[in-house]
Formats: sequence, structure tokens, C-alpha cells
Amino acid sequence: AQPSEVPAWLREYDFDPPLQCSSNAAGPLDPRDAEVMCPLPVDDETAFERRSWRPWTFPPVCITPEEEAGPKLCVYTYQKLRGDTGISILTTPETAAAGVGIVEDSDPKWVDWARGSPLVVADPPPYEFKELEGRGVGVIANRTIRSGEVVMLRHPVIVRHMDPRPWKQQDSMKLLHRAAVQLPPKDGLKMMELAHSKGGYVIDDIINTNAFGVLINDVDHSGLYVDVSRLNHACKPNMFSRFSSTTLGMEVVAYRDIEPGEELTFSYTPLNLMSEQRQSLIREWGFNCTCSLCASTHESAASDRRRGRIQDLLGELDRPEIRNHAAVEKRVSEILDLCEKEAMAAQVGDFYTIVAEVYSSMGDMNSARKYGELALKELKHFAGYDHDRTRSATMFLKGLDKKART
Ligand SMILES: C[S@@+](CC[C@H](N)C(=O)[O-])C[C@H]1O[C@@H](n2cnc3c(N)ncnc32)[C@H](O)[C@@H]1O
Repeated sequence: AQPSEVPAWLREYDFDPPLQCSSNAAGPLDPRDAEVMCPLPVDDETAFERRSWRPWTFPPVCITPEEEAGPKLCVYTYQKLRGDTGISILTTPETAAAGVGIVEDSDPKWVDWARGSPLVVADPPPYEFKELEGRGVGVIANRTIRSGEVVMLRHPVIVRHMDPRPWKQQDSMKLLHRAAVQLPPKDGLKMMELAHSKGGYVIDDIINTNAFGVLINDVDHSGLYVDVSRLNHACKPNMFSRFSSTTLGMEVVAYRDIEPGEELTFSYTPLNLMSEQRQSLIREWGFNCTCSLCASTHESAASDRRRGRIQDLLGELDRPEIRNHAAVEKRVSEILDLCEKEAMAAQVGDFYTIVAEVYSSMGDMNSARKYGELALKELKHFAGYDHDRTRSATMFLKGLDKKART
């Protein structure tokens, strides 16, 4: 279906992404039965029985779990993801089958419509990779970058199932080795150059040092993105990442205007945490943060006070006695003010979601709609068009529409 054929109310709110196992070129708005569309799982045995392992480049290689009952873990390689990278996915046959849509190209018209604007990636790259004092390699702006510019778009070279329990560590490492060897050489070499920090088998260490959490068919995986993983952490970053579960694409987007020579950074932790919580998470990553906020105890303390105040205000929104329009608006305006001071714009969509729910529970549907729409706009920008939180905001608005019609 083309965007122009979609009814107006749906055009505004509905952007369900294509199912990950879809291969229907007609587009995502066609009614379909997921069971019919999803390919059968393929593992090392069935690949040879059926003499087919499409769309994967090589027949999968699998290991069995220590206990008889669990699923196999297999490596699935596709050598031309979106024409530019190879990808090796270590996952169960069921998840690989359900996630096959990831390697297919979506209709670009649908993607533009779902995003709300065409995806434009800065070209040539407005950054360079440089060795930095005490922080390894980092990414430095080589021209002015404007807020909202997409400076990088990458797809993962290795994705692996996050739960290691069912399979023997030694077998998993062998599979990981195969995952790397099956990549196109340019991707494999770039991956091997990435930072590693914790010791052990080097590819495992590279993944633990650099990977992001990604979802395939709602199952947790770690995704390794070369180049994106060169960005160092800052507690008040100038970039944010936007992930698409439909394509596994990771965009790196400017959070504010950036001057040439500035280091591009994003936050490895959620933005709203207090300094102690951030530090302890960062230590789990295996380093001590040397960003400008952490370097200044005075600034850190002021920032913690503001963040603490935001938490208190959100807590107050839950209290029955403040459930009147003026009291809610007063808190919303203070939260927005504090968010601006704390450079927490990326969290504002979540706050709007809470406010919309508060108004809905008060029966003030006009205000609920207003904040629901604001939430959707912010979440689309900061979380991404197909993110779970964005989808929930869409469902919330659809729910309001439905109530209004009945
Ligand atoms: C994902 S990598 C970032 C790129 C890395 N600098 C490199 O050379 O490829 C994460 C590693 O970078 C370093 N790092 C990132 N942010 C840092 C920060 N704010 N302070 C100190 N080291 C940092 C740590 O060594 C960490 O293990």
C-alpha cells in the first residue's frame, strides 16, 4: 500500500514496521498471517536435508546445548547487508527464521513515510578518528555539525544471542570465530582493530567492550557496530544513537550544534541517572569516566540536585492531590526547564508519555492527546520510528481515538 491510500487518522499514527520475517514486497499495510509468511527455521541438519539455507550466504553451523532439551545456537552469515556490510548472527534457528526480514531491503518509500522524513546521512563524513590522551581512539568533528544531523549510519557486523547459559563456553567461542571468519574480509579486519579491555578470547572481548543491546524478534542480542563503537562516552554527550529494530541500522545523530575539533560522544548509560549510578555502570564497562561532568565535582553535585528534583516532580505527578490541570502544568514546566539545563532532551518524550497518562487518568482527554502527540514526536526523533516506546505512544493515541469514536 502507498502512503496516499492510508486513511488520514491512520496516516498520522500508524507505522507498524514490516514483520521481521516478512518478504512481502507489497508493503507492511497488507493484512498478512505471520505464520504463513515466516520461513521455516534452518539449522545445520535441515540445510543439507532441504539443500537450501536461503537467504544466508553459507549453510549454518550449529552447536547443541549442554542439556539435551535446549535449542541449538547457530551462526548465520549474510554477506551484503544493505549492500555495504556483512553480518554474522549467532542465534537460535527460530530467532534467525523470525528475523530474516532484517536482511531484506524495506521499500524506501515506506521507510521515509514511517520515519516522517527521508534519511539523509552526512557525506562526506563530518568527522575523523583520532588517538586521544587516556581514551584510546575517539571521533572528532572536522566541520560544524548541526543539531539533528545524522553523521553515521551503520549495521552490525556481529550480532549474538545475549543469554550464554544453554551452550558450552568453548563451543560458543568456536562459533564466534566462525562468525568472524565468514564476514567479508574488509569487515572482519575492521572489527579486529576495535578496542578490547577485559581479556579472554579476543572477539568475545571486542564484543563485550563495544557492543550495543539490540533486539531480534524481541529477543535480546548484542550487536557490534564498527565506527559507531569508536565514540567515547560522556555523561553530557553531544550525540545520541537511534536504533531501528526493523533494519538493525544504528544512526548517530547530533544532539546539539557541534564545532569543528569537538569530540563526538554519546552516553553509554541512560541519560537521567545520578552521578554515582552512572559511575558504577561505567565501572562495569571496565573504565573510569574522564568526561568533563565527571571531572568537576562541583558541576556533578549541581547536576545531581537537578536530576533528583526531576525524580521528585515525577513522583508528585502520581499523587492524587495534585491531579488538577494547574498543578500538573506547573510540574511539567519545571521538569522541562530542568531537562534543558541537564541536556536531557532525549528523555522528554518519556516524560510527556507520563504526563499524557496522568491526564488520561484524570479524564482530561484533550490534554492527554496534546501530550501523547508531543511524546510521539519526541520519541520518533530520539528513540526512532519503530522503537517500542514510540510504538506504545502510537497505541496510546489510537486508544484515545477509539474512545472518542465510541
Ligand atoms: C566503545 S569503546 C570507545 C572507543 C575506544 N576509545 C577505542 O579506542 O576504540 C569503549 C572504550 O573506550 C574508552 N572510553 C570510552 N569513553 C571513555 C571516557 N569517557 N573516559 C575514559 N575512557 C573512555 C574505554 O577504554 C572503553 O573501554
